[in-house]
Amino acid sequence: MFRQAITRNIRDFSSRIRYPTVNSVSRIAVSKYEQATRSQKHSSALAAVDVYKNITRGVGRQERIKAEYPPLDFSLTDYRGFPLPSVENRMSYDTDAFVIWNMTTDIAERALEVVWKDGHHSKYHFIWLRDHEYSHGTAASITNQRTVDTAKIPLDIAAESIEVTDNGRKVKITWNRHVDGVKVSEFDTKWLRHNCYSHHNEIKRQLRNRPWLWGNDLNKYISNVSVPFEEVMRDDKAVLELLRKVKKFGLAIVSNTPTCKETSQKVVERIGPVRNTIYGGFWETRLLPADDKKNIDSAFSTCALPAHTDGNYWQDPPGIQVFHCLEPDLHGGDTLLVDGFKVAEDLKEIDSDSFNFLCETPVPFQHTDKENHLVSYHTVFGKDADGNVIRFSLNTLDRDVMRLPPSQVLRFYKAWQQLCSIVADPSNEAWLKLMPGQLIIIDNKRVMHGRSEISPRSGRVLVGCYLSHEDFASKLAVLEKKCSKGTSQEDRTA
Ligand SMILES: C[N+](C)(C)CCCC[C@H](N)C(=O)O
Ligand SMILES: O=C(O)CCC(=O)C(=O)O
Repeated sequence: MFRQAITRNIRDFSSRIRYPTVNSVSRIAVSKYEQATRSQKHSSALAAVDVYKNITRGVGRQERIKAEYPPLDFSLTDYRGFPLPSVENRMSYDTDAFVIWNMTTDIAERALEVVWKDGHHSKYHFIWLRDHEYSHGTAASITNQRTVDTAKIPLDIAAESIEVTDNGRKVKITWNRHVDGVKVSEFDTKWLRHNCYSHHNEIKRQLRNRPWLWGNDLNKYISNVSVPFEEVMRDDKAVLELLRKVKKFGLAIVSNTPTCKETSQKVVERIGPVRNTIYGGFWETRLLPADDKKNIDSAFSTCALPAHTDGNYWQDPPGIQVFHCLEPDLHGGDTLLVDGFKVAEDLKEIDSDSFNFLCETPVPFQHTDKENHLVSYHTVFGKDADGNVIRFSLNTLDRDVMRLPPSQVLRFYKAWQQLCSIVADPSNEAWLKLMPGQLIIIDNKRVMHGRSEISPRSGRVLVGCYLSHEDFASKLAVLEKKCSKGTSQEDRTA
């Protein structure tokens, strides 16, 4: 059904294009694929891949090289059977991806145009190349810091001559203008390809890094987001796997973690430094008497907590939250998880006006106790320059007094209610009973957590901490490099 519909859809589309080419049709197929995977319509995604393969099948190398859209290889699948567009997953230094096939100069744009042996096109402006020339400075050192004075580079800098050496693996440029006496610069093709800033490469980057959205189906594949404790402690590759899962799903679980605070802390040390806040560093969440000086949040009471992200009253809310239930409550205290990026997609579809409003309107959040009065503003959705949602912030309990311009008040309430009804929609709520041994790592800039009411006599204890997103991303990057040494992974294009 789906398959026929999508094939028809792509055909209709291409018949409306004046000059349907391999490019335009495959571009449509790829965008249908993206749409289908975003909304997780498996059969539509497969159908789009089929169409894509039909278009590109039989197209000779020459034509492929001319193709504007990069040829994608859908032969890999992820664990759910979704085809993955992944030319670069299997690249090594010797693959076509790093070898220059053809080169021309775009005079009007003062840029070098490269066609790579795998068919990918790149454009590098000469000023950009000169700005990133590292062969004469100390920037090749471990810190990667720059030595080029960008302000001195003439805007009309260009190449007097260009030479490809080392079987297409090095580019040597002789400059028409000499900045700081540098006449010739050499670029490694691997570096060039890694840093290609063409539009298709950006699309490929986004495709590769797109998050996996989930709803109440999370339970079905919880084992896919788990990595055993022993492996995490023993092997950097297991930590890498864990962090990749956090990046893709917004959460991961370390299973079989011994149920003690110190061991939980040891797991965290494998990722990065603990963030110290008003709650301390590595904290404990348990039922506290009302007058206990540590009782500064409803988390320390028995009450149910609706899905929320933590720390919105800070300018930089915690990037990662870790918790491990050492002492469960068998009659309550179940964990609720909701994917904020999925909520964004749903709201965009149902009420795009409200979505846009919540992308633009800063909402105040507060935390007040005897020692602290913290206030900060965040839009519910934060976007990158391409319009992708990259941050989600919401806590209905910690919202501060709204003082919007009067003309926006009704619009705000409509948008907020729409948002809250999506967050609380049972199809988006994943409920789990986290048991001792399951240490959960949550991307607090994407995934909300909450809990059901705790039974008053329970001795439930949760230990945990916050980590920064930067430290998480840094660890991931370092492990990606470290664990791929000597294998093809090292050469994945960025
Ligand atoms: C996790 N720990 C118990 C330390 C703090 C809980 C804070 C929850 C709070 N309402 C917020 O959004 O920040
Ligand atoms: O007690 C729980 O399960 C979660 C508590 C919570 O939401 C929090 O600490 O932010």
